[in-house]
Amino acid sequence: MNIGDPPGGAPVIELRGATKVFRTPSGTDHTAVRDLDLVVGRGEFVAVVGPTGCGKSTTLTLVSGLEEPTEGEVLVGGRPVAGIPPQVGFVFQQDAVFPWRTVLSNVTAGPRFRGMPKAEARGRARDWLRRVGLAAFEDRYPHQLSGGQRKRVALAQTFVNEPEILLMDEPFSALDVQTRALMSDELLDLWGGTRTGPASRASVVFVTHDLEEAIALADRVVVMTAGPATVKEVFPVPLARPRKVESVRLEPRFVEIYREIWASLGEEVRITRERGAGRAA
Ligand SMILES: Nc1ncnc2c1ncn2[C@@H]1O[C@H](COP(=O)(O)OP(=O)(O)OP(=O)(O)O)[C@@H](O)[C@H]1O
Repeated sequence: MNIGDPPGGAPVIELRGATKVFRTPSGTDHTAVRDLDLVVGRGEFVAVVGPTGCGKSTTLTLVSGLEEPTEGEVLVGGRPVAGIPPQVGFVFQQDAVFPWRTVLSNVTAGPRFRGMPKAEARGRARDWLRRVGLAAFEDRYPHQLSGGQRKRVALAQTFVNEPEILLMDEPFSALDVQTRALMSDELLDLWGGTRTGPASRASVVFVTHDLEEAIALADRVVVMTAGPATVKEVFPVPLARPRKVESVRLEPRFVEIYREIWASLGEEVRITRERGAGRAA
């Protein structure tokens, strides 16, 4: 197995032999993640791909502290995770916006919750709304926005807290293809330090079903096995930054990397499909 050490520096996230067994409602044990080793370095963007239901989301819940490993260790900043670490930000497929609050109030909520004075929190929130192109929408309510705009609110809501670690679980999968590409560029721009400075770059773990999205965004792509998930292989993505997802996809090197990773991932997808067919028979 290739653990795939991050380039330089102490790891920000480290899973050592992490295993997660769930007790199902019928009382049997279900192993979602098995003996998983993964290391993410400071400022690194790691994408995790794997067949459906293999255990990708469970891996994120272990890093987030929402679940504890049954065996093994999960370290954030060199320490075992205990509860939800304050330096972690999340973006999920479902929008985590408060429907009864305006856009500005939604983005102000995090810093206020962390004890920032109101005027300062509003100032920061406005700054992030400007960065995501929603300055003119601060008085709107979430239902008055498009799906892409709501996702921008979610990004502003997350980045305003200046997370050191960003956990993203298929954040753009509910969006149409064009909006999805725009949001990927937006994310790279926000993360990449073109607006915030490289020192504040977060370490990202981005779970996706979409291998193209994974390659376009990440420094490394982690391929998971068919469930229970463990790391099968880790592939570096040696494509220059800054990247624009629509153009990077057309580069010959991108296509080569895609083929190489698909040879590994496709096998796990096939195993998962065959298991499903077996069950249905
Ligand atoms: N709380 C739970 N109790 C019991 N089983 C669970 C629980 N959470 C997840 N599982 C099971 O663990 C396995 C892995 O689930 P997980 O959501 O991590 O997969 P995934 O790779 O993220 O799936 P998808 O790609 O479909 O989003 C699945 O078989 C799921 O049914």
